[in-house]
Amino acid sequence: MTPAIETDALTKRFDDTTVVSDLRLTVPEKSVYGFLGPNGAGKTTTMRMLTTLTRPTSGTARVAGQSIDNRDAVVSRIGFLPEEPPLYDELTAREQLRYVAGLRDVGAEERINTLLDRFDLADDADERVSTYSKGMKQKTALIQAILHEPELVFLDEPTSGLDPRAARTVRELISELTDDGMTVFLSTHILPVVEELADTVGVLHDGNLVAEDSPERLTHRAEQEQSLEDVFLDVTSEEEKAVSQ
Ligand SMILES: Nc1ncnc2c1ncn2[C@@H]1O[C@H](COP(=O)(O)OP(=O)(O)OP(=O)(O)O)[C@@H](O)[C@H]1O
Repeated sequence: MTPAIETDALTKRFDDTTVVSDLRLTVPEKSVYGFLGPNGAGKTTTMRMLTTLTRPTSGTARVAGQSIDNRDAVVSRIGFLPEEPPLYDELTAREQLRYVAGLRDVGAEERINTLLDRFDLADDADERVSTYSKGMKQKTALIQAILHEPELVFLDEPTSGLDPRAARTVRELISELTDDGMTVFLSTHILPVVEELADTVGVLHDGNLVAEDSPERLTHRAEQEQSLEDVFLDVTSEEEKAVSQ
C-alpha cells in the first residue's frame, strides 16, 4: 500500500538556520499521525512543505502518492486546517462553505448540509461567522478543510485556544475522520490530544525527529511506566544535552 506521506531527508533552512533537518517519516494510509513538539520545533514549517505552501531547501516528499513538486496533484488530494484558519467574518458558515466549494469546483450542497448537521452547526449555519464562538469557527474551518473529501488532512494545532468542551468536540470529530477512510496528520504541542487520537507519534525537537512510536510504546519506553509528558520532556531535554555537548 502506498503510504499517505513519505519524506526523504526533508530539510528547510532560513538563511543559516536549519528549521527542519533531514526529516524521514512514513505515515500509513488511514492512520492518525501525531506530530508533537514544543513551540518553534518546526512543525508548521514541515506542514507547509508537505502541503506545498513552501519548498524544501533539500530532500523530497510524496504526499497522497504525489511528489510535492506536483502542487496541483497534491492540493486536490489534501485538506489543510492552518493554525489561523481563513474565515470571512461577514459571511455565514453556509456562504463560506459554498465559496470554498466553488473554489474547489465541487458541487457540494448536499455534503455541506450533511457536514453542518454532523458538526452540530446546522441551526447556526445562516448566522454570520462573526457571531460564532471559537469552537464554532474551528468546526466551520474543519468542514472547509474536508469539504472536497480529501484522502489526507493536515491539522495544525486544531484544538489550540478552545475551551475544554469545544476541544473535546473537535477531538471527537477528528477521530471520526478516520472512520471515513481519511489519513490525519496532526500537529500539536498538547499531549492529551495525541495520546487520545494518534496511532503514531513523532516528536520533533529543533527540527529533528527525536522519537517516533505508538503513544503506548512511547510511554513504556522507559522501564518504569511514564506518562507521555515525561517521555516528551526526556527526549527533548536529552536532545538539548546532546546539542550543548
Ligand atoms: N519565514 C521564516 N523565516 C525565518 N524563520 C522562520 C520562518 N518561518 C519559521 N521560521 C522559524 O522556524 C522555526 C520553526 O517554526 P515553526 O513555526 O515551524 O515551529 P512550530 O513547531 O510550528 O512552532 P509553534 O508550535 O510555535 O507553531 C522558528 O524558530 C521560526 O522562528
